[in-house]
Amino acid sequence: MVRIEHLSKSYGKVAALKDVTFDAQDSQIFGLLGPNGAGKTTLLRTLATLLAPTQGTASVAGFDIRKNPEQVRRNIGVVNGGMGLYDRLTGREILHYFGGFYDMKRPQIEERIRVLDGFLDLKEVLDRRAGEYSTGMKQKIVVARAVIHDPKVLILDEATNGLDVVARRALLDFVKSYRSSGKLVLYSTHVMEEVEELCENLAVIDHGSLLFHGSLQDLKFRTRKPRLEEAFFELARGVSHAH
Ligand SMILES: Nc1ncnc2c1ncn2[C@@H]1O[C@H](COP(=O)(O)OP(=O)(O)OP(=O)(O)O)[C@@H](O)[C@H]1O
Repeated sequence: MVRIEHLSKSYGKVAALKDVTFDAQDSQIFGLLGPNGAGKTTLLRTLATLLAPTQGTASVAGFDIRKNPEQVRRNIGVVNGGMGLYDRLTGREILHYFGGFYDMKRPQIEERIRVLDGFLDLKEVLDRRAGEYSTGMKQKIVVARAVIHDPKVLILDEATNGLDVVARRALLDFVKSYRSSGKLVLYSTHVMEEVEELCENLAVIDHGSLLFHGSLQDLKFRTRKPRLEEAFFELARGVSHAH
């Protein structure tokens, strides 16, 4: 489970997050929806302990990002669209390298690779060097790397950007299977169809503020809009009228 409590983050004069509070329970894909510059990446990077909050705090699986950053990192995996693979390493070597960060022993990593192969079909990538991978192959290792330590929370930040339909579908299927194993997936995107397909609950942010937190159904009911895109614009319009 993830809990965000009165979280604010400023970069100098830019207030990227303003007093954001919501929580997300396990066994679901929770959507984080907002236009470019809304503050999604800032929120997720703060949650991943890569950025320090200006005010407020958050917790992952009961561990506070300020007090227990090490435990937070053990409980999350992040896929953020960046690939950053070492060209000369094979997929297997990359996964061993990352497993080592979490103090996993070699047999434990091999066992985990076997499990992940069942979900991600890693055969074509395990014994080839990353320098020879296609984008879809890279994506498989990036995802496997993010969950090598079987984290309770998986964060995806605009993770389908730049993928073709096949690679995109493979990623969405994996995300669904991760949810089925009882985990929480935080799914950040500006693509409304992905939220419609994957998420029951979501948080909508714009200009650093939380506009909505609840179920997709509730959002449509409250805005009286049957489509998420219309519901989103209705929310944003309500805010600009209030100002
Ligand atoms: N390192 C930084 N220094 C200064 N301002 C920043 C920095 N990173 C982000 N910002 C600003 O903070 C705000 C929120 O940005 P953020 O990247 O969190 O939004 P986002 O919702 O992830 O957007 P996108 O969908 O475009 O990635 C924007 O106004 C952005 O310009």
